[in-house]
Amino acid sequence: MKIFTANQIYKADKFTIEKQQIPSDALMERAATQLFEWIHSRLQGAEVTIQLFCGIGNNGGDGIALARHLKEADYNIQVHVVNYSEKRSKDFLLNLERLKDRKIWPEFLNDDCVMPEISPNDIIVDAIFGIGLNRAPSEWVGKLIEHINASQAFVLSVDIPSGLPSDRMPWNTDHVIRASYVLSFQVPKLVFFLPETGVYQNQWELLDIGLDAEFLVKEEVDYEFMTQFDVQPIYRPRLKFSHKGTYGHAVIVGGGYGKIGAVQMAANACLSIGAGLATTFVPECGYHSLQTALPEAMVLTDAEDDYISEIKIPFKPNAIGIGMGMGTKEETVQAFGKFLKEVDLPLVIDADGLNILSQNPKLLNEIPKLSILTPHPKELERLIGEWKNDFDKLDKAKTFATKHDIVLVIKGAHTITFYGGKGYVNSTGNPGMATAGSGDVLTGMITGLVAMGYDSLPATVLGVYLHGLAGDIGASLVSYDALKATGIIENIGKAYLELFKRPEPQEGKGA
Ligand SMILES: NC(=O)C1=CN([C@@H]2O[C@H](COP(=O)(O)OP(=O)(O)OC[C@H]3O[C@@H](n4cnc5c(N)ncnc54)[C@H](OP(=O)(O)O)[C@@H]3O)[C@@H](O)[C@H]2O)[C@@H](O)CC1
Ligand SMILES: Nc1ncnc2c1ncn2[C@@H]1O[C@H](COP(=O)(O)OP(=O)(O)O)[C@@H](O)[C@H]1O
Ligand SMILES: [K+]
Repeated sequence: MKIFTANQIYKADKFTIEKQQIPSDALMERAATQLFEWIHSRLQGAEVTIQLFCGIGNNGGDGIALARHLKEADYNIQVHVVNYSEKRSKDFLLNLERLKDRKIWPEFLNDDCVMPEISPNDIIVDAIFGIGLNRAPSEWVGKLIEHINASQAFVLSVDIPSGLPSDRMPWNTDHVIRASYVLSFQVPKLVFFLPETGVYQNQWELLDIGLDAEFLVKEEVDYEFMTQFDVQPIYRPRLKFSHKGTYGHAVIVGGGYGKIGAVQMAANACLSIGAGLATTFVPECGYHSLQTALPEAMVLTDAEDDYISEIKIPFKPNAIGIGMGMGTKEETVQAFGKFLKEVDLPLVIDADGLNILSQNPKLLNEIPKLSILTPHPKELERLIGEWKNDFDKLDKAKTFATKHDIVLVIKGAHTITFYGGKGYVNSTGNPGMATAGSGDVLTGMITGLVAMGYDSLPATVLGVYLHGLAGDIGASLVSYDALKATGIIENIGKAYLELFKRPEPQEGKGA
């Protein structure tokens, strides 16, 4: 699913109005109808007070049009116009007139206004600013936003939390609505997925306002949100007359004294995702535990007992995952550098493999093209340097991936995979996955998919998606808190099954 910038949304708007030959307020009316149906299907006429805070642009217009629908269904509403500018939009004014025609008189809030009383039991509709926000809200509007945030009422934001810009950090973090729920139109906004800007909403959902399909299909974007439907086509079914050689031989290189478990989990995940064969390459000390814990895998050992000193693989594997639990001892650094020079297939590099690269930047030029790097935030910082904020981080990551012609995976709540100047935002996963070894599992899964013949980018996007989905299934069985990395591995099979399940019918018409 494409993620549009604000400018692209305006373009989509214009295109739809021209192609469908509809008046400009028709999209606002669709938006308001969808908002109303979402609310009405949940409240079923409940006697709760709904306070609508509406700006004077089209976001405000959506709120005003919604107020009309709510009133017609006999809801108890209070409408406030947040009068932050003289420049009212045409469709806002049109809907204001329609509201007045129905004898509903909004309260106009100006810079000297008394803050309206809000009960914690009220429902707030936040339609102050939408994607048109392009500068800091003035002080009194900021104070009103603080007042709404302090109310403890349920806050439903229209399109985007007011005060949150769609393409940069907020000017003042206190002057952004903390939304309980966001109903966003047609396409998700990138800010929902970044750690610094995603905190302004608890949950979001899309409402279809019928932006023209031709535009949605054709428009090129910088980011995509990878849903079930985007990931499904990547999957390649196993063939009846295939054999284990068809699904590749993966090698997992890593481990050190006390850190053999990382390799074991990666190799286990690699086999669980479907690789035909898996061999581990570990220091001698890992031999017995690996052979015991994971009988499906083969084991090669280094000459050294406790660390890796020379990586020798006596056959040509289809994929290699390297780095987990490997340490950064000088001999290991040398062995890794030599291996990078010798190897002629893309690698999946994780953990200490990444740390060695950060400490020895010259090695960056030795990374085979189309290799996949999977840093968590700290490893990423060591690789690309400090960033000023999430937007700066994305720019730096994209530049780094392009410069080295690699697939770069920024792990997090919404893992983003960069390749070829484009970012793929993952839609699965949960906080239960913030647990030791879950990154090793991901590396094993991606390595397995590469061994099976998937190209680097599809292997990564599919691997990241299934990893998050297996984590979601695991957490649904044992809770977020109790989920362990091995619990993710155990549910890889169910994740495959879930990938092809038809979604449950949604309540209401939205989403
Ligand atoms: N296709 C879709 O998805 C559809 C979207 N729709 C809805 O339209 C919304 C976007 O509406 P919008 O363009 O009118 O902008 P909105 O956010 O209401 O702001 C209003 C104006 O305020 C101004 N301004 C900016 N910052 C300011 C500040 N700090 N303090 C004071 N003023 C400030 C700025 O004007 P400026 O003064 O810069 O000329 C801006 O234009 C969108 O989020 C969705 O809800 C639907 O109606 C239908 C289809
Ligand atoms: N809050 C979260 N929500 C979703 N996924 C998460 C969250 N925290 C961590 N993860 C996922 O768990 C994995 C953690 O990787 P990493 O930090 O490398 O773990 P380790 O080093 O212990 O193996 C990543 O794939 C990341 O996306
Ligand atoms: K809003």
